[in-house]
Amino acid sequence: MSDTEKHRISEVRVTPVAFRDLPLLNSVGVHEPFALRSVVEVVTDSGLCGLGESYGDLPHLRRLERAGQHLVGTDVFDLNGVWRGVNESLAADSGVGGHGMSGMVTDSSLADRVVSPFEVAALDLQGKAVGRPVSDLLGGAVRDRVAYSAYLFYKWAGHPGQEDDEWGAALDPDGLVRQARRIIDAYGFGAIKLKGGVLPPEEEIEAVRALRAAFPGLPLRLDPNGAWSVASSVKVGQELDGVVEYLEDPTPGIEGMARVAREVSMPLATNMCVVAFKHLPPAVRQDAVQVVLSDHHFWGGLRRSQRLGAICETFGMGLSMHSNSHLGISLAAMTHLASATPNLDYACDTHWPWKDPAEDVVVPGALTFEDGAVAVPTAPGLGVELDRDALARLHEQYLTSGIRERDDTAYMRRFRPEFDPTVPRW
Ligand SMILES: O=C([O-])[C@@H](O)[C@@H](O)[C@H](O)[C@@H](O)C(=O)[O-]
Ligand SMILES: [Mg+2]
Repeated sequence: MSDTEKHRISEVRVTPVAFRDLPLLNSVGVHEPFALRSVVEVVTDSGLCGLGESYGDLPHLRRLERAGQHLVGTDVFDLNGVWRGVNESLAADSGVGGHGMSGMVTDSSLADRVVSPFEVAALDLQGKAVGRPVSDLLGGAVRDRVAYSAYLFYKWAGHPGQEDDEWGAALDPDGLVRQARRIIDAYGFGAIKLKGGVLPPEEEIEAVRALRAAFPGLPLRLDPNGAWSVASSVKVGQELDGVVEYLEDPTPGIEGMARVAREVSMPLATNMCVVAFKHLPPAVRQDAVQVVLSDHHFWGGLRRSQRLGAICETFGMGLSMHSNSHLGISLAAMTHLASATPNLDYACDTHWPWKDPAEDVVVPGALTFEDGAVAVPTAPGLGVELDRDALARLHEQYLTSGIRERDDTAYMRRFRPEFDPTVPRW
């Protein structure tokens, strides 16, 4: 390939943004009034611009900026070179902070987290260079629409000190059923996930039963993010036998999950104890999890997430997809990845409905939900376009938000000083 046919990175811009978020509860606290993300623009000497999206925590932002400098001069078709450049940029890194998950996920790979938005942007650029959608670069779409699930949260009626939001409170089974109805009416989702780990397990079982009664045909999942002991997890698992399609991270750690898995009949899923390639051998050996939730933001991008999918297939494990609060660049990347991953067995998670539709960094219209699914964009690359005015607005909001690292626990403790995020709690 001659130099003129290459697309060398000439500039990388990393812009932190903040978008409004609602008081969604989880095992480590409550969502703050703004969620943070970083928008990565990779510009080539051939005049193209590729997009990536990642966490917005300050230590992560600094790493993305450093990695971006190391990537200048790299051809966007040289993904191994992108990987090398990112690793070089991390050589002296202590690895502390910036994982984007508040107190929750422990041990995802630093390099995989940092490389992810650059790999996505490089694939966006490759697609733009050759005039093909990212799904084609990932082996071709095996489905032209990607199904997502209704992601329910216990929530307060509004952020303390502010007016109630339009969703209102969901602190009991009736509130959750109301929330589910509203979200399903609006998006048409065909599966339901409940974020648990908020109330004692008996109350969450009651909520799941109420959802089962209200939505008899829809698969259900419950995810307490490791809030239960092994004994409690076994009890819940036995009570919800035949009710949930999987139980997600009932208890912390591979060993604990393996002990629960031996006693319950439904598959156990995780985005907490298997979050990096090094966790796969012990998890497989102990048959600790039967479903892995992939997430390209911490599994090293789209191609490494496909590698995870292949490993799951090899070892007979199911594959689902995890999410965090995100914007449209991530939704596009998730949708392309899911479309080109044949063994994706479940509707993907998304926090999308919790975001104000007016707040995004992509031009509206490319990604829409119909019957709970998003049509895979067919335009070159990711198929989404950066809205520069919106980027500037959300960056300004970041500057004034005062939030620099997601901390659900600290926010919760402003209102409940005694709150203890230690798990297992029950
Ligand atoms: O947004 C949240 O509060 C979720 O609890 C998120 O942080 C988790 O990472 C996630 O969605 C999960 O499935 O564990
Ligand atoms: Mg989870």
